[in-house]
Amino acid sequence: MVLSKRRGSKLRTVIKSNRISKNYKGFQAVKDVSLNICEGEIYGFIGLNGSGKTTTIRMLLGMIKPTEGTCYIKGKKITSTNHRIWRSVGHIVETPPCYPELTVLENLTIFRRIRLISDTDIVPKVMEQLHLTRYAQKKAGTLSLGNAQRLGIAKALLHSPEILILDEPMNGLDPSGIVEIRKLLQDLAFNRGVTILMSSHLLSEVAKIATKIGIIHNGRLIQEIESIKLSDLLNQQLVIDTRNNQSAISQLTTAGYISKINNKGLIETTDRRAIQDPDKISRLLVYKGFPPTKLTVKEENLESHFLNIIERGGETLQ
Ligand SMILES: Nc1ncnc2c1ncn2[C@@H]1O[C@H](COP(=O)(O)OP(=O)(O)OP(=O)(O)O)[C@@H](O)[C@H]1O
Repeated sequence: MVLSKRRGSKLRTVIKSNRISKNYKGFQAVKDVSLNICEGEIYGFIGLNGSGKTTTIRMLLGMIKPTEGTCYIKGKKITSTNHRIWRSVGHIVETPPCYPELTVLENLTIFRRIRLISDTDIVPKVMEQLHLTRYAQKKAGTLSLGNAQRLGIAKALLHSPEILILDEPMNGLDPSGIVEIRKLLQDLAFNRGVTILMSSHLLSEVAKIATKIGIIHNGRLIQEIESIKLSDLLNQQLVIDTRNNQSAISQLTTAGYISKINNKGLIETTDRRAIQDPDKISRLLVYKGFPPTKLTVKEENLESHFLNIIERGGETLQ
């Protein structure tokens, strides 16, 4: 169980990139990206279109060679000859490839054989896990995008890998499909110790599932956030409304709470004492004759945090 390992002092790094860069004919798609992803971690890799997620993932999977830097899986350097590494890795990159004229069952059977897996029960088991059983006889080329994505994930899971590297695994899934895949990935990471690197545009999904988040912008890894520290990092505000906000704000200022009137005419404060104890603010305003008609703590979400740091040009990590 990874949860118990997590309490231990040091977890093993299983996916690592050491200052990798990729140039395409003078265009630098990825610049100096260092990742250290530990066992059992779900690393959410987020960035705008063209920010370098897929290029980084392709380098980690040995599909393209970094112009500079080195990638490692379980401590082993990724080279064109080191094939053993891939026994422990399952992956999907962009739209997962399949044989479009063959059925879902035939596709998975072929991939099982390619992986030299003798256990024939694994295909029905993985189809069941990914809710693909009823599509077993359907040609893969006729699947909806969401079901093609499930087929890709099923293929990636066939050999029970210790590491999953998934480029946009939620792509094309409907809301219930997203929840299913989230639960599946969480089960794999938390109960079976699988290490997951997943890129996604769905920031709220990443915030729900990832144990660590990396933000890539213009090819650079500009911020890494431990999920448990996410709420400390996201800005919070206490928003207050009274029948006389100008007078109420003077009372707050006199009491030492720095506040302002926002563009909706409401009082806003980022004072941590106020955010942590809104009841105290309420009591103060009632006592001064301006009882609040609204008192809410608003938290910035990952999406607005992401857009804020992108707008500021990003705080470079390295
Ligand atoms: N083979 C290539 N030749 C030239 N430029 C490329 C090549 N592959 C990617 N790029 C460029 O590198 C940059 C990063 O692309 P990449 O696909 O890694 O971004 P991404 O973050 O995965 O984007 P998206 O979310 O849209 O998939 C883009 O500007 C892209 O056009």
